[in-house]
Amino acid sequence: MTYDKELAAAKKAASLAATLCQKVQKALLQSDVHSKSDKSPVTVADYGSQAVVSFVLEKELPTELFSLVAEEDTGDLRTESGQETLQRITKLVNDSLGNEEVYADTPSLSTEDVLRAIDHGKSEGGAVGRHWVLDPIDGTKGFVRGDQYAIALALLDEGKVVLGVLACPNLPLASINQHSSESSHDKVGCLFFAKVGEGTYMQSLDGSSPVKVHVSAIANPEEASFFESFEAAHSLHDLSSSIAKKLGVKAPPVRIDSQAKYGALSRGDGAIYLRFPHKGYREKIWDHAAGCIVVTEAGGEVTDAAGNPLDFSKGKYLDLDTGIIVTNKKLMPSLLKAVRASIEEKVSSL
Ligand SMILES: Nc1ncnc2c1ncn2[C@@H]1O[C@H](COP(=O)(O)O)[C@@H](OP(=O)(O)O)[C@H]1O
Ligand SMILES: [Mg+2]
Repeated sequence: MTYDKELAAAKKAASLAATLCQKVQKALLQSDVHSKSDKSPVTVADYGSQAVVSFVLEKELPTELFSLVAEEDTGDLRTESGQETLQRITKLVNDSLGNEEVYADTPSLSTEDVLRAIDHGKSEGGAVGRHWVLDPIDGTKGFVRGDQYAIALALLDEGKVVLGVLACPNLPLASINQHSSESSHDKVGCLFFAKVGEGTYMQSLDGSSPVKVHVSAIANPEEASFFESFEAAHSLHDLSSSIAKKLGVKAPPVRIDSQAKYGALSRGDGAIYLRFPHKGYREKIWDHAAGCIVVTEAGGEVTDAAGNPLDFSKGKYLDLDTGIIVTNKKLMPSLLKAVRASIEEKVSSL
């Protein structure tokens, strides 16, 4: 199975959704009346992105049985108070699709068409058949701050991730570790994509030629830097700091939102990603499926804190032991040891 046409459709869908999201984020940041508590811009972009991805996948792959596991549902948009938002989403989606040459002749979508496209995302996933997995805006907190976020799309086939695409509209094309000139950091917008057995590639969102990427080859943790969530509520920063200390990592943590962390790691910007949610939190498959294949196809490893690979075949949730750790094959054994020791220390100090 080559998944060629699926990958082409996924890249197109994620790129178009990224354009829609950038438009909303720019307007949001320029708006004088923008208040942090106003959730409506992010809501509009979230739904709009999901509608665009759903529409493009269905249009590009008409012969396939279409199953999509996605974050948003239309409950609120079907209420009376949701009508204004629905109108805004519909206009945004039509503007985005109309700008794309191949869809220019497609009749405008009605609000009903948009609701239908979003509702396609109701699938539960699982171990049988094919399921698309979508996070229409991963890193919503980063999106609102004007920082990193990603559109993350993956395909599961018989419970395994077989392709993944990560659109990271604000990620610099140059490594975020290099102290390169200001101008190269000005260029942002990365599209990472991976197919099982075929490696990971990165291109610019505005369409440069893809280049193959590899995770960092660092074997000495003293030279490594590590990623973690920007939001302390999403991952225990004190636990990562204890693990990094045990490993001998010298650099401070690089904190960025969303699966842009997986993308950056896949091209060697940093060597380790640590994620330890607070007790009771259940990870969703759309927060990791695309990132996971982008890193593993670039030569990295993604496991839970006990060293088990992530299992995407159980429906919407990942049943995990404690957290998620990501690094290259050389560093994984010592990382796992440091993780175990730090978790044991934490437990015995309670
Ligand atoms: N308490 C929590 N612990 C861990 N992850 C959480 C969380 N609350 C939300 N998240 C998830 O963390 C994701 C963002 O990850 P990161 O911290 O790497 O930016 C969110 O994705 P969304 O922004 O799509 O909701 C959300 O799914
Ligand atoms: Mg998410």
